Amino acid sequence: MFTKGVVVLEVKAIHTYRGPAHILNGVSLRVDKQEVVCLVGRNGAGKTTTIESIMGFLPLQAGQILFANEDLTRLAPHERAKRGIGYSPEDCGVFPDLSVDENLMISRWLGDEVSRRRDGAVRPDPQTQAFGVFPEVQDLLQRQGMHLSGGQRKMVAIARAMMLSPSLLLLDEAFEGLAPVVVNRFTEAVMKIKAMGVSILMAESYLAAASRIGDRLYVIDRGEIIFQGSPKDARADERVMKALRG
Ligand SMILES: Nc1ncnc2c1ncn2[C@@H]1O[C@H](COP(=O)(O)OP(=O)(O)OP(=O)(O)O)[C@@H](O)[C@H]1O
Repeated sequence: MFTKGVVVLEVKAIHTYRGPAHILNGVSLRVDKQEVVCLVGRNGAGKTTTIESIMGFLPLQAGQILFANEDLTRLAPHERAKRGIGYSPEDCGVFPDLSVDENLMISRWLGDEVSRRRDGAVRPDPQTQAFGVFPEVQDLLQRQGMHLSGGQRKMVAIARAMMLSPSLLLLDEAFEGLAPVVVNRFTEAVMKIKAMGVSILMAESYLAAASRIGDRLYVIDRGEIIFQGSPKDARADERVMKALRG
């Protein structure tokens, strides 16, 4: 595992294309141990493309992804997961025909590999971690993915990522479409995950939500990072406010 203050993830000047479209233009960012970092940008700014590049779903044209000082750039997504990167996608990726329990099991198996790689380190009990974050998921175990509400799907997606015993969690728009009261519940969950020693990179469209939760922010606009720093400095930066307003 990592010691506080240590760099967990380093994204170095990545360029990513979707078909012929050059989407990311030299994006660099860093996440430290037990830090919540938010990647803020309007719809279409490049947040999902950044997260999918880190997870290995999109090949890089240039640049590098380092995780715990290991170069992941050429590894397949499942190999990245085995190193301890949990991922909750924007559409949740919950298999509709499988029960919640079966959805969680997939990650538990991968988690065994994560712990084998952490030589000597005791693996936190994945179930305790996942249900510690969202106890509600325990009551949904027999339900099929297709019968979950939007908020429940998001909970299951995050609980599933926690089953991996990750050291880094990538959350793509975890709060999107949630009622305000449920947003508070998710904010609390993110704080619990952080307290478990997990680092978090969150894609978020709204500066207000990112400011409440992020230790540090990066603002992305048209595939370029235009700001990095504290939530307070972001709100005081005219270029940031203009980019986020459009
Ligand atoms: N499959 C695709 N093929 C081509 N272009 C795409 C594809 N998916 C996204 N794009 C384009 O890539 C750019 C970045 O999209 P991306 O999804 O990364 O943005 P985002 O910041 O996550 O926004 P959103 O919140 O809408 O998902 C946008 O211009 C979008 O239109």
